Amino acid sequence: ERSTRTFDFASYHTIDEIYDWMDMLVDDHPSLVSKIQIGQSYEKRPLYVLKFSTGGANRPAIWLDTGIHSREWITQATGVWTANKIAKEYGRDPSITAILDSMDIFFEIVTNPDGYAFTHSSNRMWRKTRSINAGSHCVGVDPNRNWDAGFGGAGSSSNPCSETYRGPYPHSESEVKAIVDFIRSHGNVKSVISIHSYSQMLLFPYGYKRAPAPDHQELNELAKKAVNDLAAVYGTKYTYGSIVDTIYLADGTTIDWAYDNGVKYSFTFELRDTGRYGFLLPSTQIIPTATETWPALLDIMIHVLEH
Ligand SMILES: CS(=N)(=N)C[C@@H](Cc1ccccc1)C(=O)O
Ligand SMILES: [Zn+2]
Repeated sequence: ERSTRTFDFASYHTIDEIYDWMDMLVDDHPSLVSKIQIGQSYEKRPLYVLKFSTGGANRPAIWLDTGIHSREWITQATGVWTANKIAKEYGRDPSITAILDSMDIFFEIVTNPDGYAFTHSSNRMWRKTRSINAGSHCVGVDPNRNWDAGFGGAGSSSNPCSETYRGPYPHSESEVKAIVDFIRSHGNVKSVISIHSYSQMLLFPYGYKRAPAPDHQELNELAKKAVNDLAAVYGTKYTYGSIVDTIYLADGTTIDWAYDNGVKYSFTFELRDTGRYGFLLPSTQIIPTATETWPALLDIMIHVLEH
């Protein structure tokens, strides 16, 4: 019967193939992995989150998301590989075993399902949600400008036709609101890692203001260690720092909202590459990208465990 052992991690997959794989992962690791639904998309697709837990009740948790920008296909593919790695290595790798013996991991792989389906059916370069904007013929909101963190500033657009359209109000997008509600109701999330592509960067707050975060020093040191361990695998070079210092002013973003809501260890990865292929990264780079990112993710999760 089909199992995760026959799944092709070296190819890009449709939303249905990924959702089927999620059920295989749960079937293959019934005492560790479960699938929860945190809401539904604008077009009524389920928003599934994989929960990795070895017990307890409401343990300290780490939130991971990929694919919030639907065209960043390397991130959903890296998410699938990484979720499988977490399940496979529990009980073998001492780091992930220690992490899961004390904390839970929540992993949303297809965070923008409507956009992802649209990149397969109609427009490979679609980034935003697929919500209808009243009074405009332009569709969608940038789900990485819609969060209630510096919302409506110069690091986003009020134009529905813009790729960085912030939406009519904070958390207007059901895909964003579902995560907000989940993290608020959980109440014990210690880290949010939101994975994007491309640029090869490891970013931390703030994006909506130039002032350094109170925890800038600690986050910067951790980012430095993580990018060094990433580079040690194949030599892939990342830059790192606060969003505004490292890439540009951006408001209403996932990790600024998380940080301002008490989630100290909030990071965004911008995975491969630096522009040669961009969003159209060849599938041959899926496993190398996921493999090099794994030690960096472990560095962050171990730091959370130890602090
Ligand atoms: C190429 S991209 N769209 N992934 C770049 C991404 C940079 C960013 C990440 C996190 C927080 C703020 C800003 C964005 O503009 O949303
Ligand atoms: Zn992105």
